[in-house]
Amino acid sequence: MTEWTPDARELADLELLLSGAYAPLTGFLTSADANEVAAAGRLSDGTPWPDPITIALPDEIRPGDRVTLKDPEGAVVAVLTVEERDGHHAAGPVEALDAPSYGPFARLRRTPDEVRKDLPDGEVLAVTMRGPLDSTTLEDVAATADELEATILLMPLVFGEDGPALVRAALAASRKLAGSTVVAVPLAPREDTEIDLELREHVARNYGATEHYAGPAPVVIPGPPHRRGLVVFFTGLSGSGKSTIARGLRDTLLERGGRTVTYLDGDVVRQLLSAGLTFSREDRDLNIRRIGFVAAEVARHGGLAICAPIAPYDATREEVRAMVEEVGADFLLIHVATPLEECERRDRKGLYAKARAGVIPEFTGISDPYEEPDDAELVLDTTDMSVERSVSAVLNLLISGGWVR
Ligand SMILES: Nc1ncnc2c1ncn2[C@@H]1O[C@H](COP(=O)(O)OS(=O)(=O)O)[C@@H](OP(=O)(O)O)[C@H]1O
Ligand SMILES: Nc1ncnc2c1ncn2[C@@H]1O[C@H](COP(=O)(O)OP(=O)(O)O)[C@@H](O)[C@H]1O
Repeated sequence: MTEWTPDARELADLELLLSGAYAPLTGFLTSADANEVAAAGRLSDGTPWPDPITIALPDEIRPGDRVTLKDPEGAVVAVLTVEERDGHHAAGPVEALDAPSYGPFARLRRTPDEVRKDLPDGEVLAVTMRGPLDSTTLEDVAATADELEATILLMPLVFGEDGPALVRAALAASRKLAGSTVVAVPLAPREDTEIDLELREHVARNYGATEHYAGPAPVVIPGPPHRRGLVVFFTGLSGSGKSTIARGLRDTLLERGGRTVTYLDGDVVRQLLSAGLTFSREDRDLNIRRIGFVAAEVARHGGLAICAPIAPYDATREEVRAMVEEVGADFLLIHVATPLEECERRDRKGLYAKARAGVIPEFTGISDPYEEPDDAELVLDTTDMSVERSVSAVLNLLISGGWVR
């Protein structure tokens, strides 16, 4: 089966197709439907629909193919059965595979079915938000809901980096609007404001809204000033837990707000920034220097970068520390010191078995060195530790040093 990683907008649309928020749509549109939508605002069977929901795929993918759609971190999201090709676009139904993993505020990414089930009978006023509600708008929403005797459903339209800040704004508004509910919906903005509005209305109705209130246009939500740049650099064997803890830390930081976060995932780095590099000492060092360079740039501008490569060599880790400190930022080395036996027992990707069998040469810990750091700010052996405890150990370090409030 072929694999493909759609872009951010397509992934957002995919999530809405899967959750039922785009009902009656169950897949990406055929060219006949997409053309009819563009020309007349309806599907070919006459059902009103405002925007052509399409996906671009490489030309070699043909009708009849089943394509595994993955997010940029490699998690499988869905399978698309291709029914038609038209230029770059492909049409066909999508079906979910694993339970999706959403990152920050995952618990608020509920499906229309789940939300409708919890709503009381009667009118529902959905407020779609791309920015925070100012006090005038809040009063207006409260008055409208009063007049309609409606329950308020706040729908932050989370797409892009401001998503978590927007959810926090919706939660703040919800505390001021009695009986209101918040549901985070990954609806990407459309260029044409009329289409954007209609699409918001469709999605709101699928969530049970009887009335739609379009919140104000986005404004930039400023973070607190005078933050020092910070690089949180995880090192450890494959399977030690680096990525799991790094992702947990990123999500926790985004939920708390107040800091921008860049996560340099090891797999993503090797697919793009370090594409083509091997696992020779030279290439590993180059890989780590590249990660260090990007992280230092993020930190130079006051950002917080999280990196999670193996980074087996002491001297190279020290080089990165120096690069970061040179730009006036701080560097924290977290050694995920889960012993080899435990990593091998986990063997999530089956790589240790292959390394033992000699199929993968130069495998860290088996046939290639890992130099234990002696300068780590924190050492975590995850053998008998929950993921939550590991993440909070790192978070506590960040809080105690004042990098995070
Ligand atoms: N020979 C060899 N040695 C170690 N690891 C290997 C090798 N070949 C492939 N892999 C997979 O690549 C992931 C490690 O990549 P990194 O970029 O983090 O390695 S390094 O820091 O450049 O040494 C590592 O992923 P993680 O399990 O996420 O650490 C492995 O899945
Ligand atoms: N406390 C913990 N912290 C991190 N991972 C843990 C922990 N306990 C068990 N695990 C499991 O160990 C595995 C670590 O894999 P991963 O995070 O990909 O490691 P790495 O990025 O270091 O290769 C995951 O399956 C994770 O669920």
